Amino acid sequence: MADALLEVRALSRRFAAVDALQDVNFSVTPGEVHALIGPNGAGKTTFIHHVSGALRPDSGNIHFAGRDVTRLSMHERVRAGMARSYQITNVFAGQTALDNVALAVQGRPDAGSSFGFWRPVAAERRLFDEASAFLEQVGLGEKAGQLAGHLSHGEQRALELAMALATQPQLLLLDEPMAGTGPEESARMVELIEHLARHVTILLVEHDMDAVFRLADRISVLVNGRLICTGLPDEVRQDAEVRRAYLGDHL
Ligand SMILES: Nc1ncnc2c1ncn2[C@@H]1O[C@H](COP(=O)(O)OP(=O)(O)OP(=O)(O)O)[C@@H](O)[C@H]1O
Repeated sequence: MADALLEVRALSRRFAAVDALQDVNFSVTPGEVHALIGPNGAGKTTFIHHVSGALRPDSGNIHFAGRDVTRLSMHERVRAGMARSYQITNVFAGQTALDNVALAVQGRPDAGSSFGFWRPVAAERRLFDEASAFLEQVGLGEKAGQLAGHLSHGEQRALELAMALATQPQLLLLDEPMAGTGPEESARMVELIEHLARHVTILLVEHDMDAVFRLADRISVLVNGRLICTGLPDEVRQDAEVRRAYLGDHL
């Protein structure tokens, strides 16, 4: 197996009386879609918060692209090549779709100086051309001029993905991308993630098991803060403990 892009070792985190994560060992290899599943309250979001840098662990460490990032801020992790899309859509509603993505492109270290009075026109054009290309990639090319707040929920989720892609991540953290979407929007989102997976490694947290089993190369199962299984989709589907703790209700 290739060297891991993300390697989480012995990660533990306690909130008051709750052991939200207990000695979790987890890895994502380059090029894969690795889904993290488990019942409500299992610790999935807490785990993603630790990977993205929103929370610090009580113990354990996180290596990303060969570097110990355990103590790095979210911002530093984005710069190191991680991008995250959130459970709740996180776009600037009063800006156009294109401006939202342009801001994300512009936040990248290689994107040059900030928006400003003296920014050369050519640089500005490059910025918006690049932002347009990311919108096209998520199927929102024709919505570039619309205010983000006027897009449908599914379109806003796609916009958020374009913003994540604009940071040119090595690893995309997707926290319940299907949440709140109807069947048609979900189907579109699955296709979109399939398309993105050709270009970027993905860690996916999702409750929609049809989507998970369609998208994932490997699946890990978290129950009560403990990782009880990691394997290929068929292995996970057959695992007796997984069926008992979670999948039994979903299959
Ligand atoms: N900031 C916090 N303070 C106290 N307890 C917390 C905090 N964040 C999470 N928890 C607890 O940690 C456990 C794991 O929660 P978490 O939200 O990570 O689960 P989850 O698997 O993402 O659930 P869901 O699928 O419902 O989103 C739960 O018992 C939750 O109540």
